[in-house]
Amino acid sequence: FAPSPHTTVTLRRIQQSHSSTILNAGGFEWEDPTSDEADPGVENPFKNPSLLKSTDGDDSLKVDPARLLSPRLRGCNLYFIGMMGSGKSTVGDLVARRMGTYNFLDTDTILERAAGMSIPEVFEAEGEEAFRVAEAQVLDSVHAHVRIVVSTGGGLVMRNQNWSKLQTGLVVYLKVDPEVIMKRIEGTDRPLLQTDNPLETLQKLTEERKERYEQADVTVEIEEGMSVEDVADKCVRALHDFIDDNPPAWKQAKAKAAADGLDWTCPFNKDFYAARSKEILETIIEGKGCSHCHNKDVTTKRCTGCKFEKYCSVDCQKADWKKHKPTCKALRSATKEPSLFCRLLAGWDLMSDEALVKEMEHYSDLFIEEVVRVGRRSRLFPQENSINMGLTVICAEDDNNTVRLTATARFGTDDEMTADVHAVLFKTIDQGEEAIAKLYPPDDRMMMFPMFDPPPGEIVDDKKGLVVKYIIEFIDKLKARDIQVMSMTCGRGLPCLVDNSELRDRSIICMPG
Ligand SMILES: Nc1ncnc2c1ncn2[C@@H]1O[C@H](COP(=O)(O)OP(=O)(O)O)[C@@H](O)[C@H]1O
Ligand SMILES: O=C(O)C1=C[C@@H](OP(=O)(O)O)[C@@H](O)[C@H](O)C1
Repeated sequence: FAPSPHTTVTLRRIQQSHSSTILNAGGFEWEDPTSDEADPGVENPFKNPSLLKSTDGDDSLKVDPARLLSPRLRGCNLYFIGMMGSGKSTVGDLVARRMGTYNFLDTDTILERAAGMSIPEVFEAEGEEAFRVAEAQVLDSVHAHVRIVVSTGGGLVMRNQNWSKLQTGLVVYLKVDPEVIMKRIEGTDRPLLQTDNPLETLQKLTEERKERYEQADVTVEIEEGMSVEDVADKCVRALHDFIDDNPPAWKQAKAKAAADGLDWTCPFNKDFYAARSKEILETIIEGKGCSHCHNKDVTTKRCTGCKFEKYCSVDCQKADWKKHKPTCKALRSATKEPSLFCRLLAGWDLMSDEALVKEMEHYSDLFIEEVVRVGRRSRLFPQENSINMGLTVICAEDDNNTVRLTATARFGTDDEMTADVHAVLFKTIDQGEEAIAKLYPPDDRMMMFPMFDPPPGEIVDDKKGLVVKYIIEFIDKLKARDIQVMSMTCGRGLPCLVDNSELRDRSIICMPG
């Protein structure tokens, strides 16, 4: 889309802004999303109408508030949901064009092009189930992109695997009475309405889907007589308000720190973590008991290789060697004296679910409900068919040590499972970030590390591509959400992933776990 002539100085200022870069310990540059320069600094134009005025002194030039949505959304996708005929395609397209830097996509249109048939023809030839499968595939291919406005088919939200994918963007529900919709689409060929009483069918479907639709981030109620432009205006305004009400956690923390006269650059330190969860930290670091038989009432000796893993006997050490070998190697290559960072990673298995849950309570109730649940469920997956994926929040750091909080979940190779885990992790990021921000104002170095921990042993060749695909998809989504991704840790699967050029292209370095 060509930029509209309404682009004024406000926007030029945004385009010119340079993000500050910091050379981190890994030795490459990364953008600091919390720096003043990187912040587009665009406010809600409905609360500050002067933003809508041209700064060229020409009163006839007005800035479209939709244009100011783009910098505020920073790549985050918009998904329009609602009943057929609610206006998702018409309004979504208009909103995207007005935003200027977003593209519009319609899942039905993509499906029709891919199938070489119209939607009614697909229903006719293949049936609804086949249509739903294809629809989910379309969403799969679409949702990894950024800067898009997507109009979804009316029934798409009903599948959990689809719904969770929408959570990586903002979901806008166009709420229109069935009677109003009926007037719009009466006589069209929408397959689900080919019944004796289409209005009744529409009402019934609306009732069935209502609960899901109403979970949208933004609900836009549409009265009869509102034009497409009116609806688009209402959506834009509701989105600006939503962004106001849900600022990034770091922004809140920064403002709070400034208001309290706090030094915002104060570093995280391990006392913070230790004070909160001494017991757990001790379990991880001291790792009471034998790493193999887990017997606690024994004296142990550390593995001389990594100086981390502990065994009560040579027999236990030998029995554990096959499992421990890759970790041992990674620990040794990481540093002569394994840092807390490495120990925490390697010590992950020492944590019981109960301890994990207790720890996570500080961060996210959701974690307990969902990550642990998903984690448990995922244990049913055969080992070679799954990979652990986690997010790590650096919550304490000094020169030698890094203390981190990791939320992890295993995901299988089926799409439903992956979508579930992605959605849960994203929710966890939000809640974790929020909770941490409340406890401690983030400084420049607070960051999220996606962590991928392939199962012990080599990942079989034909799964490597898949693993890399998941990782890349996830990283792209994190970046679209403004989350700093500067490196990832790969546990035992490091050797098979570290050379992947696609990861290197994304400036991702792998750290041994
Ligand atoms: N606010 C509106 N007022 C009147 N007609 C509308 C409005 N929004 C959409 N329409 C019309 O309703 C029909 C269905 O809209 P569409 O965008 O295709 O809905 P969906 O994508 O949700 O199925 C189209 O003919 C469209 O022009
Ligand atoms: O509500 C539904 O189940 C459907 C809505 C349609 O999309 P629109 O909502 O874009 O019309 C289309 O995907 C298909 O006919 C099924």
